[in-house]
Amino acid sequence: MHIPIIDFSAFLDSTSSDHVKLEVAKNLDQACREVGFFYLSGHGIDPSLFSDMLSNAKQFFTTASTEEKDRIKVRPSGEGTGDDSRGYRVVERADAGYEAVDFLREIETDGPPYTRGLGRNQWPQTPESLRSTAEEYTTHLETLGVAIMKAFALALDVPEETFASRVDQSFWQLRLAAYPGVPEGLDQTKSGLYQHSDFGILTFLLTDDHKGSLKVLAPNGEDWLSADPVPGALICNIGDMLSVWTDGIYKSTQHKVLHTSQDMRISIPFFFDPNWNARIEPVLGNAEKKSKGEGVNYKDVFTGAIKYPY
Ligand SMILES: O=C(O)CCC(=O)C(=O)O
Ligand SMILES: [Fe+2]
Repeated sequence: MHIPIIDFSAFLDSTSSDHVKLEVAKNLDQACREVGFFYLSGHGIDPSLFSDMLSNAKQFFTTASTEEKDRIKVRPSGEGTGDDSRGYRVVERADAGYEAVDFLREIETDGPPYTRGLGRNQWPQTPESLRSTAEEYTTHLETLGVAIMKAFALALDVPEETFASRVDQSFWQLRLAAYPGVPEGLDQTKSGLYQHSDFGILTFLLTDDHKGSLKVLAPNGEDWLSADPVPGALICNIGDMLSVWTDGIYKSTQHKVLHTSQDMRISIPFFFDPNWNARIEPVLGNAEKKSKGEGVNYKDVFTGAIKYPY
């Protein structure tokens, strides 16, 4: 069992025949059914943007002052521009240890104060180039997410609009994360992230070149595969909402991070998620039979108003 590499370039090429596009879509489809993880190459994003993202993130974590980090820390909803999810935080738990800063799509709404999910991003000033680089990166990944949903629709034989109408205003989340280096002789379980599946549709993960930190649960439910970075490729995985849309046919696979190197690891997940108002419900033809719950709006799942039984 391994994590397949999918070359997406022919799907993005407007001169490709329908047959060739279908072939790419079917390769993606197979990876999502069998593994829930794949490496994406041929995505059309310039590798220099990847290195710029990684170096901006590293600069923030290693050189921004404590005061600056404190100034942009996550604030609870109802507190000014705060909304529980945007900004800087340090996680130090028995099962997780990292620092991160999160940015989400900003939606037109009344406020401040803001309700959960609807606040304003808090951008670091260190380094100065971080914001423009992250915004450029986000624009590319939003477009890529929409294109991959088109391929999924083709492979699953559902109308393109079924997915397109649910992701054209993706309530995305961009996370810059730093897993601390673990000096020799210290507890090797302090830097990492507990076992979980991702929440949304599709995660695009960019990491620095540390190996062995990200582990993916194999389909046999026992073995852990290392999802080591492949130069120039994005690590992609399916989230719970797409698993619901596809009636569980696409797997939102469990994974975890255990970082044991002595150096800090930079990891940048971009969570391509449904529109704020998208309906979360099985959309394939055989929905009734396998449905695990009634349809709800993504915003209710995101804010925790409704616990979706996935
Ligand atoms: O840092 C990684 O390799 C993965 C992080 C992750 O799984 C997540 O943030 O959901
Ligand atoms: Fe994850």
